[in-house]
Amino acid sequence: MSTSGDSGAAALPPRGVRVRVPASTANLGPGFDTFGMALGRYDHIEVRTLAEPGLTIDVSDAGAGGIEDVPRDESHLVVRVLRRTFDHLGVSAVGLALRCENAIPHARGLGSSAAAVVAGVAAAYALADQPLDTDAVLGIAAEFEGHVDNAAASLLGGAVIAWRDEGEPAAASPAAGHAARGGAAAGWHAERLSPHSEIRPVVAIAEQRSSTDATRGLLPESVPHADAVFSAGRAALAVHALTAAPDLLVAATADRLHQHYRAPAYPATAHLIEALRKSGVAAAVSGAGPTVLALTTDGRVPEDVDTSGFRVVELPIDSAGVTVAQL
Ligand SMILES: Nc1ncnc2c1ncn2[C@@H]1O[C@H](COP(=O)(O)OP(=O)(O)OP(=O)(O)O)[C@@H](O)[C@H]1O
Ligand SMILES: N[C@@H](CCO)C(=O)O
Repeated sequence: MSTSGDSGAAALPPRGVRVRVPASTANLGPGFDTFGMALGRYDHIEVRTLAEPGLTIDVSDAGAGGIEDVPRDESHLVVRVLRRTFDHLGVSAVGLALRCENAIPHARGLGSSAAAVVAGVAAAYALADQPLDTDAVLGIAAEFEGHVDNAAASLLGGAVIAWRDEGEPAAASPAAGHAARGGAAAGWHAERLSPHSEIRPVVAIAEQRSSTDATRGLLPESVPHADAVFSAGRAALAVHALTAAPDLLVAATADRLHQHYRAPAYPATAHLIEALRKSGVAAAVSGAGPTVLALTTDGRVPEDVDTSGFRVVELPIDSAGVTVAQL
């Protein structure tokens, strides 16, 4: 590696990587900004570092359905993430070529932006020949997303619990036989759960788009204490239901922290969730919506529930998370 530009950062030699990154669903009902689950629909990106200056971006629609608004310049999300991660690693690229094959629908609640961020960070680490560091990836994802529930799922696969540490000192005397984890460094962390093998997620993908920023704007500053208590109980129950007791999923996916505040932005989503839950299906808003997530054990939604306006698809739980191959 040689150094380049005024920054003194080591310029990466020409090489390329191909990254596969899964979609994700977040919140899973009561775990607002906390629970995520990786889903088996994938974006692929190829990134090449070039010896000559310049930036080329090629974006193709591999099933995302509507990627016209994605920029083809330095403001492209993956390019911004690559640059940020190169800075973090103390390296730089003289020229860059990016190819994106987008299959995850944008602005529907299936974590497309988090997948783009995770793919960009993973590509940058591989190009710099560095092993991926989970907490560092989550830290960069938080800079772009503000929360890391989707990103942790796309990174790790399976179901995840993401949490933020505000720098409390680590426990002086960890419980006997257990090393203390968390509590030392401020920042985001995530723990992976192995979902029960009978859980078969089905998503009802809305035709309508909805921006995460816009619907976060509908949330109140504070919630009633009774709703916080309700959420703590259901989120705890959800860990058990997701890993060991899928028969508890309907109770475990009930939410009082965000869904009803956001419902005016997408009434059809709210109606579909109500109809599914009345039929005994564990349904919740997928991420910030408007897609509906149903956690089933048969991969179907009842035929008498009206799903018009939505494309209903079974998506398996992805267990690999992001993967990277050298080109
Ligand atoms: N693969 C991508 N490449 C480039 N830009 C993207 C990509 N995915 C998302 N974006 C940008 O992020 C915006 C959507 O972000 P938003 O967070 O609102 O939705 P989402 O990530 O699809 O859903 P959610 O976060 O609710 O699960 C898009 O309009 C686009 O500008
Ligand atoms: N937890 C986030 C997920 C958005 O992708 C939200 O509900 O706003």
